[in-house]
Amino acid sequence: MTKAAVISTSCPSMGEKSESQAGKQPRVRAELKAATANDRSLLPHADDESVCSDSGFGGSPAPSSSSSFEEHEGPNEASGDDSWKINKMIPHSWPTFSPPLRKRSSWVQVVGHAGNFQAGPDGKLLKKYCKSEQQCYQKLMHDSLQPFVPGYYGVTQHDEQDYNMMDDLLADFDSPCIMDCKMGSRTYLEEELRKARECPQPRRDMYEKMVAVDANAPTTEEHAQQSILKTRYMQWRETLSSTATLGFRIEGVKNANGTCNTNFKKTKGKAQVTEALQDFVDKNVPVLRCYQQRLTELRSVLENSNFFRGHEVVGSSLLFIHDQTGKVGVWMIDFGKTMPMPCPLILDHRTPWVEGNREDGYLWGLDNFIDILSSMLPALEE
Ligand SMILES: O=P(O)(O)O[C@H]1[C@H](O)[C@@H](OP(=O)(O)O)[C@H](OP(=O)(O)O)[C@@H](OP(=O)(O)O)[C@H]1O
Ligand SMILES: Nc1ncnc2c1ncn2[C@@H]1O[C@H](COP(=O)(O)OP(=O)(O)O)[C@@H](O)[C@H]1O
Repeated sequence: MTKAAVISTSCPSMGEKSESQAGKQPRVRAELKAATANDRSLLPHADDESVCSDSGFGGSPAPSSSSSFEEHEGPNEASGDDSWKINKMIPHSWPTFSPPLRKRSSWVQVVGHAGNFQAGPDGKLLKKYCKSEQQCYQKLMHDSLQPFVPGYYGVTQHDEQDYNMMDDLLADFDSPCIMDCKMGSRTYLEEELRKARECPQPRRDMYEKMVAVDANAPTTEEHAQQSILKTRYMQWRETLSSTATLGFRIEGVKNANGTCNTNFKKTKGKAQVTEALQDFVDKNVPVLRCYQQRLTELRSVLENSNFFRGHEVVGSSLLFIHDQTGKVGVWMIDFGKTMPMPCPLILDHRTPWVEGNREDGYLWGLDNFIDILSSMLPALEE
């Protein structure tokens, strides 16, 4: 599977192109796991290797990359050993051999659910099975969006748990900087709203997450109940951040030195978002230009994608990755809440959402994202 979305800062306008769920665990909000493709035990290491926290740069211990980001080696593709080949349709048992080692890679989970991922063979990543995500990836492998999503290799099984197997997008990068941005103006499905009305299930953990950010956010009644609906929490998160005003939000960043920041819940205004993006690219103009070009390219592909027009894309992220060698890439990830529209309904992804139209604001958000990156360039180029 080609990872066509990896480019170098000396491309495309400047030259060469290089190749390169919630069942429901707590959110990682920052977890470091070094992918050990040859480690057949595949034990998650969320607890012992956590580097990121909601307290951000200032508040949390931030181990250096050398101490925290161990590099591990993977199985040998060149050996011709094909025991890792996965049937794309049928769940497989986990192989028990230890193939020779091939490449050095490391993996970092910036945000998302703890325990959702495992290292796979040969630069692959395993994400806990989610049927709707599988269906999306299967369709995406035959869509014009294919270069903008991780390669998908079907379902595999380990310890009676099914996983979707995909490319580890970090595999070809060297100590990468990573940013996860959640796209769209709505972060919950219409279906979730309907269910919440029909059978409300207030959650204490949602209340606690809300209070941790703003003790005054819950209503008097919510304080009394010490629990809130997930949709209420999600809507509050949207208005607290830039989701409601810009159609995307920064979820988390991992910097080259190994520090992580997931303290973006209140990053809302254009100025705040711009500042965070400037920090992420470290004011590196070629990197910024590559991201801007890549998003412009993605927009044009999205506007013509059969998959995209026929799906409500909610809670999906763009993963931005660059490193010191000049490699830059952007991919769409997380299709757990991407749902097909009933035929022949389609979405334009820009029309504002009103309940029933299922619009997600994805392209509106991408327009704003591109505008912000474009507006950053002249000042940095001076
Ligand atoms: O980011 P914070 O504020 O912690 O809130 C999270 C995110 O919105 C998750 O969405 P995503 O995975 O898209 O980032 C969502 O998972 P879902 O994807 O299941 O909606 C979590 O719901 P629960 O997992 O139900 O807690 C919710 O608690
Ligand atoms: N294919 C991938 N390659 C590399 N990193 C990934 C990949 N998919 C996910 N990640 C990492 O895991 C994080 C969470 O991914 P996501 O799919 O959103 O999980 P969840 O469904 O648990 O929210 C991302 O922010 C990113 O750091």
